[in-house]
Amino acid sequence: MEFHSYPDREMMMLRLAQRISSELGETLRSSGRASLSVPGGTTPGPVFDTLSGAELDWANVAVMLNDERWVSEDSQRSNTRLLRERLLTGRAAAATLVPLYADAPTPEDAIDDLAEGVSAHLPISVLLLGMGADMHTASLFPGADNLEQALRNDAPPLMAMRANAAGEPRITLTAPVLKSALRVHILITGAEKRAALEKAAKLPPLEAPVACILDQAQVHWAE
Ligand SMILES: O=C(O)[C@H](O)[C@@H](O)[C@H](O)[C@H](O)COP(=O)(O)O
Repeated sequence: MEFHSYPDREMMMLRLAQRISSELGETLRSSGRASLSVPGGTTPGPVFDTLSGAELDWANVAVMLNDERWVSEDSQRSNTRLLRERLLTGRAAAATLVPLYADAPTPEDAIDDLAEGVSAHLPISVLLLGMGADMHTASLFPGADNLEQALRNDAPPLMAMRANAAGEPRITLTAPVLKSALRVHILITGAEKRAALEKAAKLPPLEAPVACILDQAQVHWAE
């Protein structure tokens, strides 16, 4: 793991957006298309605000979430809503959204179709992850019902996940998809998450799911 510490959050968000933009640009130049996977939650909005204005061939970029809460897009908890409002706007409005949500009662009702969409854009060119203070990443929560299976190398690309800490049912990219990404960044803020990350580095993924990806990740942190 490479750890980057920034003087403040604003600087970190800006630099990270520039970094992601240049990595997507490299992939677009060499392959003609690129895929980007990003977290929802409360941290990455400012990265999206800068990235959405990047001069990239967005029409050839596929954007997918790391995970989604099983709520419709009119909910404030919808990560898809955050994506539409903060990332898929401006220049980036030309990108293709790979959905992780469908209007169905449970994740299981839609997962096969959603997984097909995801599989068409693997491996992920640039993966940005968040992390909770409980050491979850994407919706790989400690103690979640399907965690053990989702950490296996032969896991399907997408799995449904339920955990007490998760609130509503979730759908998440699984460990093999995260690990096959070409570039991996983790964005965290504050002392509590920094301590959690240091703890995770010494634990097995079943206890600290973010540990499954740490050895190949660039971690970006600011107070
Ligand atoms: O849907 C989600 O909740 C996310 O994708 C999740 O994995 C997130 O990155 C962490 O929970 C951190 O969330 P915060 O940035 O809100 O602390």
